[in-house]
This record gives sequence, C-alpha cells and structure tokens, in this order.
Amino acid sequence: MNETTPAPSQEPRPAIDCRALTKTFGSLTAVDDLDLAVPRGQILALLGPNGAGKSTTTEMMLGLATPDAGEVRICGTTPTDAARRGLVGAMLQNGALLEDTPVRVMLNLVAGVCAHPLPLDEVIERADISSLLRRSTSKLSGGEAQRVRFALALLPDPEVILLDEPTVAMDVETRRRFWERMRHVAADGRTIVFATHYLEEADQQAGRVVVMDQGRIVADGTGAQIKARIGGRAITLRVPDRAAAGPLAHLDGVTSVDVLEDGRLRLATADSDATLRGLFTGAGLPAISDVEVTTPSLEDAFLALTSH
Ligand SMILES: Nc1ncnc2c1ncn2[C@@H]1O[C@H](COP(=O)(O)OP(=O)(O)OP(=O)(O)O)[C@@H](O)[C@H]1O
Repeated sequence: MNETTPAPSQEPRPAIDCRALTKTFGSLTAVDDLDLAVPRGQILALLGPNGAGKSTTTEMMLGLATPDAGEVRICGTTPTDAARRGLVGAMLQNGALLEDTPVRVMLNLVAGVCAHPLPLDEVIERADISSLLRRSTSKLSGGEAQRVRFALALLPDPEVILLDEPTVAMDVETRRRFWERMRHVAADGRTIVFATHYLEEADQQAGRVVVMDQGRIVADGTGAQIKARIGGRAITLRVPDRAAAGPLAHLDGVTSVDVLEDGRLRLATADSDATLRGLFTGAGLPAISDVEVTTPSLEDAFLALTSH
C-alpha cells in the first residue's frame, strides 16, 4: 500500500444503516433526523412510549414508508431491493394474513414468491406451528396468528428480521417459547430488531436497547447501561415522624426525597455510600428503620428518559 492510499475500513458494513432519517405527517415529525447503525448478528430492541416513532422507523426500514429526508440501507442496498432479494423478513403489528386460507396453503403460496425460501419443514419447526397447519387463518387466536406471522418472516431465509411488537398477543408461556426460538434464529448470525413496550423483554432478549421518544433516540446501550444512565440508587427507609425528615434531604449524595404510598421515604442518591454513612453517623437526624438500597429498574430508567 502506498502512503496516499487510505487504509480500508476495518468496520464491516452494518446490516441496517439509517442516516439522518426523517418522516413527517403534516406538522408532526414522527421520526426526527435518526441515525442508527445495526451491526450484523445484533439483537436490538427499539423501546419507546406510544407514538415515539418505532413503527414508522420499522416501516421505513422495510420500504413501506418513504423517508422525507435521509436514507436506510439494508445489507448495503435499498429496503425495496433487500425485500425483493429475500434479505429481510418482517412481522408487523396486525400484519394481514390471507383470509380464510389453511396455514400450510398460505405458507406454500408465500414460499412460491420468495427468492430462496427456507425449507418449509424448517420454518414450521422454528416457528412452532406444526399444530396449526390445517387451521384456517381466520380461526387463529391472537397469539397463534403471531406465530404464523413469525413463520412468514422466516420464510425468505432473511439476514435481517424486523419485528414490531412481536409478543403482544402472547401469553407468558408462549412468549417464553417465542424468545427461545428467536434466540435459535439469531444464533445463525441473523440481525434482529424488535419494537416492544415490554421493558423486561428488551432487557432480557436484546444485547442493545435503543430508547426512542418523539422520533429521536434518547438512549442507546445495554439494558444495564441505560439503567446506569439515570445513575444513582434509591434508599428507602422509615422514620417515626415525617415532619423531622427535613435534614435527610441535605445528606451527601441525596438528589430528592419522596414519600411513598406506604409512608416510607425514598431518597434518590447519586452516591449511596456517602448517603448511608451520613444516615448512620450524622447528627440531628431522626431515628430510621427498614433501610433498603435499590438500583433503578429498566422501567424507572425508561420513564426518566422519556418523561417530558
Ligand atoms: N400514517 C400516519 N398519518 C399520520 N400520522 C401518523 C401516521 N403514522 C404514524 N403517525 C404518527 O406518527 C407518530 C409516530 O407513530 P408510530 O406509530 O411510529 O409510533 P410508535 O412508537 O410505533 O407507537 P406505538 O408504540 O403506539 O405503536 C405518532 O404521533 C403517530 O400518530
């Protein structure tokens, strides 16, 4: 290599690359200048309150919505081309199934238009739908229909799978089995992006959690990193007389004091060690009991990040 030739990029091409992606509906900016690169093989959860822009982002990744600005590349190509080449599979909220058609017939029809479909037996096994094959699509329960939609997402043997709230109609056991199967699918090196409202699901199933709010990314990291972003810990305790609790707000590290429904106090602290030292050794403090130190849940972090 001569000195003027730049070194080739060591970064492999991301499976999904959104750059300055923007989508407006009238005066509403549903997705606002969003940059998001998803490396191959990553499982990413898109988390956000209603209207955050998760579905619109997913639809642009699929080429079902056209960005007003910016662009999406899937495996280095446009979403439409990626879909045509079977590089992407999707499971959308209430995605339509062919009406009143036996599940196996519908799968065969869809496989017929896939560029390189996964063998049907493998799809059936992976999506856990062997008991549903003769059933009419019009007679499936919400959770069963979701499994069939998952089968449809797998059929093209895609590199990228996009799932919009995939477990929404599933009971706890079905949801557990769904994720068990999804992990199998992910183990093949596929890239999976799923939108969810279930915070625990994001934390447990995704290596990366991206929190969206008002069309923008407000946090991006592992579940643990997102919890850490709001920092600190909480110390709950009981005091015999709440009127005497004023000095607690001045302890080292304390950022706020709230009264919980059961009468205990909750001290948010940026330095729980310093706060605890002060609690037990400080002068002029009320007698305290029932002391508990907790880290925020992902739910707490999510609310802190998205409350306006
Ligand atoms: N076709 C449309 N026409 C007008 N507004 C739309 C359209 N699609 C979405 N929106 C608006 O864009 C914003 C983002 O919606 P989007 O469905 O992407 O959010 P979301 O995060 O997926 O929400 P949810 O969790 O409720 O599915 C919302 O305010 C929504 O009302």
